[in-house]
Amino acid sequence: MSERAEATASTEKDSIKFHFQLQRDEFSLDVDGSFSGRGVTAIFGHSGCGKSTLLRCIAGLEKPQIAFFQVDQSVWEDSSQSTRLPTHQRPIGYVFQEASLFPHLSALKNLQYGQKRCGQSQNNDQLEQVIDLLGIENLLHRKPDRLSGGERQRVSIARALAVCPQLLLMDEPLSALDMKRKREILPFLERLHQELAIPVLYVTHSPAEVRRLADNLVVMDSGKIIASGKLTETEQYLDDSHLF
Ligand SMILES: Nc1ncnc2c1ncn2[C@@H]1O[C@H](COP(=O)(O)OP(=O)(O)OP(=O)(O)O)[C@@H](O)[C@H]1O
Repeated sequence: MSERAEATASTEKDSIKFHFQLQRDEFSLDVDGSFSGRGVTAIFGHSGCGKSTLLRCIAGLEKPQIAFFQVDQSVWEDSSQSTRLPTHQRPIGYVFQEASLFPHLSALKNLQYGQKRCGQSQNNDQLEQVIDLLGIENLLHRKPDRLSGGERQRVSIARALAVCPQLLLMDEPLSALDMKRKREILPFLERLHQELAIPVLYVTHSPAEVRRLADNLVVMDSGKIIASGKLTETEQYLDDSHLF
């Protein structure tokens, strides 16, 4: 068994459990299942199938009619018990398509803003590790408007990690970048994958990104999950993606 597969198998008991039902005018989300507690799980499906809505439910940014979300033994939301951790108390890092940095703060100050939510004593060591991992040492004193799109996104990922998240949510983090910038940033995402133990939910349209980064795959269609499992067992959905 490969190192990655072993890691996935050994933490299956820690998997992340979810159940959401959300009704909008012309769309309903109805998902029930679990994610691996380790590695990268790609959430894949055509435009409008509900990938971002699922991440927003997990982050507590939506109010589904039915909601259950549990990480390890910790229940973040259970509508049957009226339990609901507000977004700002959920230990998540969230990376969006477009870098969402404070324009008036330097990259370092943006990271320190995230770090304040971390609240652990080894804070600075962890921040240094994140800075090193994303290769942004020489960008720290620049403000966002003096960074390239790829550099800004690397700082955004670092800020998401600076909060010491238990779960990293990435919503098409490369889709606003051109091919050159994508190529520049992918190796850093691979490093994150290899060196961090934080589970990542990674929304994408790109079969190439899934193949390069993911251990597990969740395939969505019309607000439902139509396949889920290890990438090695579900990869055929990437090739058939033009069919649904
Ligand atoms: N705030 C909103 N109010 C009403 N409908 C919405 C809202 N946000 C999204 N929707 C609708 O909900 C559905 C799911 O949207 P969602 O953004 O989750 O899809 P997606 O799979 O992430 O799409 P994409 O890949 O294009 O980003 C779509 O039909 C969309 O039009």
